[in-house]
Amino acid sequence: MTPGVEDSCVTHCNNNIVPLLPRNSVHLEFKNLTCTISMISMQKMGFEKKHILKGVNGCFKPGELTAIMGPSGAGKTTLLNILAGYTTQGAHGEIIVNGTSSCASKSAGRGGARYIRQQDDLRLHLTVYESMSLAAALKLADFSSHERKEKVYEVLSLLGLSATTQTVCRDLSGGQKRRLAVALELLSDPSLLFLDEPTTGLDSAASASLITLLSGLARGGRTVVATIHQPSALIFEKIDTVYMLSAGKTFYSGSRSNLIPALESADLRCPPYHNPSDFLMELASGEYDVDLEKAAKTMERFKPELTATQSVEIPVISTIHTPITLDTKKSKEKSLKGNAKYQQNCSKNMYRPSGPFRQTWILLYRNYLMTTRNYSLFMYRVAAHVVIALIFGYLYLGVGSEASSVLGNYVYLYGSMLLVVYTGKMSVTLSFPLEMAILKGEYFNRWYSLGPYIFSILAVELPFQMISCVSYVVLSYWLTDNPLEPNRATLFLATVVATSLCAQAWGYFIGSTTPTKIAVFIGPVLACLFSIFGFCLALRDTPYAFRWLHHISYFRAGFHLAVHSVYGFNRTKMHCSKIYCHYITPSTFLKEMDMADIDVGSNIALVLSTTVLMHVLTCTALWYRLNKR
Ligand SMILES: Nc1ncnc2c1ncn2[C@@H]1O[C@H](COP(=O)(O)OP(=O)(O)OP(=O)(O)O)[C@@H](O)[C@H]1O
Repeated sequence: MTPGVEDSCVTHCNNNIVPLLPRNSVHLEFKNLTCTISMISMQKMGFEKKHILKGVNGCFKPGELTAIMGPSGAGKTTLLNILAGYTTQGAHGEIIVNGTSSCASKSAGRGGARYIRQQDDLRLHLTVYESMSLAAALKLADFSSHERKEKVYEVLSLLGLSATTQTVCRDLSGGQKRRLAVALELLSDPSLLFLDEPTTGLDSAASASLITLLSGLARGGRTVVATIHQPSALIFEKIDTVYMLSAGKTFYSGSRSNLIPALESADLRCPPYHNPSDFLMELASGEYDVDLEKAAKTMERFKPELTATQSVEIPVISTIHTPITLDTKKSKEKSLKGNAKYQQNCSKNMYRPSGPFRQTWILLYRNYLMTTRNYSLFMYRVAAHVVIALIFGYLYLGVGSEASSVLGNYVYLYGSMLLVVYTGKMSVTLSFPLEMAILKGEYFNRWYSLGPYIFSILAVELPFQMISCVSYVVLSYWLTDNPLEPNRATLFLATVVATSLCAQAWGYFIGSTTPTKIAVFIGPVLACLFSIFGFCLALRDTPYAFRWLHHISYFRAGFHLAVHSVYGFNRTKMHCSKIYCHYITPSTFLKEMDMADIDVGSNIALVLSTTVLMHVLTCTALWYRLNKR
């Protein structure tokens, strides 16, 4: 840990203020790192290997802000992803964390790294304070609520967000959103922080302020690594270590202050009044006629001359904008003293995440808050069901009790199943891929485990869909004058709700396994395919090769149950207002529709077991996607 840091920590601990300091420093080294991706090539009509990283080496130290720079496509994000353990596909080489070596293809154990991705993974309907306090509740199980509150305010003040506590995240500026993303991860004081393009989309003032902040965090003993596309001179001044990539190879790796002498050692002179980072970028982009490999080797061999008296600049963590200079020897002594006291005072494991039950409770509360802020979505959904119920009720008014309009009622029943299947399925099929992005970030940064997350999502979505279905059924069933005998009406209602929840389970599976662009057509195509069985196509007319689809179709099972609940169970003759009604006896209709002998129990079992199966498959697919690196 950087000297001086412990001083600040001990002061905080003695004052019973939770220290905003990392517990262990992380020294990250990587050797001969390569990344090769196999991809389909249309030109070669086969697979082609793309070498993204070509044996890069480097070392990132605690207390330093390292910028990974390079032209677009140089491999910055790929390197960051591999170092963080976020994606390790095609990666080879050695990653050494505090002396412990591991293979780059394994994602485990990167010194408790936290990764802040380019897109802001924020819950936009929560306020800044709510986002922070809920994250603190998830991450800091051993803190009392008072300690958590203090910690939240401490981090918010450190990141200059104190004035925005009651602002809803969606109303924050780009820079504030980026700082909040950092604040959320700082709650657990990570020792190793990765940020992908943190300044992208920010103006120069916001970028400079964010980089100052990251530099301050690094001074607190953290290892902070950020990819930065092209830093301005002001931002470049705040960077400690520069790691320059050019076409997947290391062009320069070393301190910012040594950059100019190192370049000069390779006969590369930065023009006067030229931003050194711009010059470096121009070189790496091949804008000068320079042998980059030869220059990189010369710069690698360059050894800076050390000055006799070395001192370090260490801004105090709580006032990071006012650096103070400490003598190295003195600070070392203080550090040792402070470290002992720190260990003594802060011996409990402060960054233990909460247990599964508490996680479930917190996530449920978070979903409840987000839903109340965004209740219009729920209202629209219920309103849409009510409007359709009124339209169907008007179009098929009284068809349920009349023998001459049995076919009309049959179409109403089919239309009802189509409606609840599509609304149940599509609402989650389309929204879940968007949710996946945030889930990936939060799960990777160890906010919670998968079980509590899924439970909390279902606990909100299931009642929503049930309320929507019930409002549709009650209104339309009554308007169409279908039998109101309690057993029939209850079976019909339960069938419609269960089929809709089954479709929703399918929606979760499709949404969690396919990108939105594919999900938008796979969802309707599958619903359409399953819906022809039973209504448009009786089993006896189905070719043998496709009969299995008839048997596994939850839509067919739900539809058969719905028709049976209305016309089955020995329903007596219906009223006929015409001279002749072919279906005056409901059993005649069931026989002609090939539904006279359906097994109610096995159809209920099919709908329920498909629902459970799809949820199990969704959990498995999610677990695989979240843990596959
Ligand atoms: N999974 C992948 N499959 C195929 N190519 C990939 C994959 N990931 C990255 N690449 C390619 O590797 C190269 C480096 O990508 P990377 O995102 O790391 O670059 P970058 O330096 O971060 O670029 P930028 O600054 O534009 O974000 C690019 O050409 C990219 O298209």
